[in-house]
Amino acid sequence: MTAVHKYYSVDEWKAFAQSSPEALDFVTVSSGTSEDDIKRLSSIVNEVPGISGITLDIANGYQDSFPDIIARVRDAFPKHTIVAGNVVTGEVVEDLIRAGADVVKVGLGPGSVCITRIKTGVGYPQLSAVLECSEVAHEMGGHIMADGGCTCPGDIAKALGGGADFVMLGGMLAGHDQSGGELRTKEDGTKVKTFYGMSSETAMSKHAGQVASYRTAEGKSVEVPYRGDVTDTLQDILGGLRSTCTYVGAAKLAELAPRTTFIRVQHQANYFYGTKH
Ligand SMILES: NC(=O)C1=CN([C@@H]2O[C@H](COP(=O)(O)OP(=O)(O)OC[C@H]3O[C@@H](n4cnc5c(N)ncnc54)[C@H](OP(=O)(O)O)[C@@H]3O)[C@@H](O)[C@H]2O)C=CC1
Ligand SMILES: Nc1nc2c(ncn2[C@@H]2O[C@H](COP(=O)(O)O)[C@@H](O)[C@H]2O)c(=O)[nH]1
Repeated sequence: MTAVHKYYSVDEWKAFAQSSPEALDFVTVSSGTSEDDIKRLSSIVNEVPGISGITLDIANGYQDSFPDIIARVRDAFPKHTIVAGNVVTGEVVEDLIRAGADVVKVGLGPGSVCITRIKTGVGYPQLSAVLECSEVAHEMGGHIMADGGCTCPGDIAKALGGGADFVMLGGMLAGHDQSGGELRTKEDGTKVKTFYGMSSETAMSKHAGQVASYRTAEGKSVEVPYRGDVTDTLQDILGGLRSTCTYVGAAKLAELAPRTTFIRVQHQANYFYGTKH
C-alpha cells in the first residue's frame, strides 16, 4: 500500500485514476485535519470512487480535536478504511479506534529524516510504542501501523514481531526509480536523489510557501544514493521476512508476533567491517 501525500489536487487524482486504475486498490489518500484539508479529501474520495483508503496523517495525534475529526470522516465514508495517527500510547490508540479508525499509525520521532526529538525533546522508543499500542488495538479488534525507524529488513521483522499489522517505510524506499526526487549526477560521478521530511524546510517551502514565522522545521532534507528499480529492495525485504518466519517457526506473518520474544542487547550485529548491510 502507498499513502499518497496530501498535496495532490482533485484533478491530479482524477488523472492518476484514469491512467492507472489498477493502482487504486493499493493507495490511500492522505489528509491533514484543517477544514481545507477535509474539503479536499472529501472531493477526492467522492470524485475518484475507486479509492478505498484514507490516511489522516498529522504530526501530533494527541490534538484534542483529532477523535472528532476521525468520527466526522468515518460518518462521511463509512466503508472506507481509515488509517489515523501518529500516536505512541495505548490510551489514545483506544480513543482513535473508538472514534472510527481501522488502523492507528504509531511513531513519534523515529523517522530517518525526522528531527522532532532534537527540536522538541518529544518522542517514544519505537518498539516499546509498537508493543504497547498493538496490544490495546488488538483487544479492540483494531490494527496498528508501525511508522518510521526501519533501516533494514530485520527492523521490519521486529516491528511485525512486536505486533504491528502494517509497517510504513520512508527512507528504505527512497532513492529508487519509483521514488520522488530528481536524479542528479554529482561531480565524482555518483548518482543521488533528494529525500526530504514532510515537516522539513524543503517541504514547507514547496507546499506552504515557507516555514511559518512561529514554527520550526521538524524534518531534514538529505541526498541518498540512487538505488535503481525498487523491485530488488522489495525482494530483499520479502526474503528477509520469509527467513524470519522460518527462524521463529511461523507459517505466516500473522503467526510472527505470538512466536516472537525480545531480549535486550548492546549491539544487534557485528560491525567489524563498518558496514551494516
Ligand atoms: N511521526 C512523526 O514523528 C512526525 C511526522 N511528521 C510528518 O510530517 C508531516 C508534516 O508535519 P507538520 O507540518 O509539522 O505537521 P502537520 O501536518 O500535523 O501540521 C498541520 C498543522 O497542525 C499544526 N501542528 C503542527 N505540529 C503540531 C503539534 N506538534 N501540535 C499541535 N499542532 C501542530 C500546525 O498548525 P498551525 O500552523 O496552526 O500551528 C500545522 O500547520 C506530518 O503530516 C507527518 O507526516 C512531522 C512531525 C513528526
Ligand atoms: N518528525 C518528522 N517525521 C517525519 C517527517 N517526514 C516524515 N516523517 C515521518 O517519518 C516516517 C518515515 O520514517 P522512515 O524512518 O521510514 O524514513 C514517515 O512516515 C513520517 O511519519 C518530518 O519531516 N519530520
